[in-house]
Amino acid sequence: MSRKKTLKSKGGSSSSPSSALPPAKENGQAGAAARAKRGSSRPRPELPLNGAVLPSRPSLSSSGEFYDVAFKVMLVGDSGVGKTCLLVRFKDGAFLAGSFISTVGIDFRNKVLNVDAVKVKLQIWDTAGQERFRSVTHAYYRDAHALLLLYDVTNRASFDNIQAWLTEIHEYAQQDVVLMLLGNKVDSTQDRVVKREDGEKLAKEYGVPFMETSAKSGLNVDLAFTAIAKELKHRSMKLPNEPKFKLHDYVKKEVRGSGCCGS
Ligand SMILES: Nc1nc2c(ncn2[C@@H]2O[C@H](COP(=O)(O)OP(=O)(O)OP(=O)(O)O)[C@@H](O)[C@H]2O)c(=O)[nH]1
Repeated sequence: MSRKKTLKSKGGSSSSPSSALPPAKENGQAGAAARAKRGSSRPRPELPLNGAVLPSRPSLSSSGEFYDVAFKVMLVGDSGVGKTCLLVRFKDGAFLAGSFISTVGIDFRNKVLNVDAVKVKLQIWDTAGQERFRSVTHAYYRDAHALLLLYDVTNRASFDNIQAWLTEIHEYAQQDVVLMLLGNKVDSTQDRVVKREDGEKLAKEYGVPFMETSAKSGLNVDLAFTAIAKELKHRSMKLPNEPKFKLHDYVKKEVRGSGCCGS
């Protein structure tokens, strides 16, 4: 672990939450930098503290895509569990192989998903897992609509630390934040030290949906984000007579369908 990363920019950032809203470009730092250049210290609010943006007509995202509703999702967990790789797999369909470059501070990427004919924009924040950046990431929790909490199935300590992460989430995040536990790197079957049953048990204990993922193979990556997007969309846009969306049931059913790894 030698170089530092902030997704593609490799620039590094510990910008404040307000400076990160909204993206002027696809990349968080680029947006903040662009605003700084323009001399604007007050970005246009796009994601309010509580609840989603529900524009009366579709809005245009920074990447040129229309969307109806926007949410903020945060990736959290120990350093090296694969948060950046998960995001890159979801956003670009690629795997960041090679030497591990630790995230500095926080960065984000946007992706617009089609959920039941509604265009849902997820603004996904990739946080640094390293302890020294914890105070930076704390500031972002309260704006998050959903959290994906990752551990690495080949790293016992990252699993043992989940409880501490949950305590932190309880302290800093909104009470009704959507939470999901992910056991990543299941492609590394030889190196696995955390059994699926252990992940299932812990998730059950805390009442959170769970699945195992692989940023390398792509297993369950789209599913994790889609499930979150569905839950958030249903919470904010419940139509009359529409049956209640049950995230746990959806995850269970879909994971069973994928033939792998969840509860
Ligand atoms: N085999 C395997 N390796 C993975 C997977 N996901 C990530 N990795 C590797 O694990 C290392 C760490 O991945 P990152 O995505 O940078 O980890 P991170 O959680 O963002 O780490 P921080 O930025 O320090 O918080 C890299 O070398 C990745 O190539 C996976 O699903 N399978």
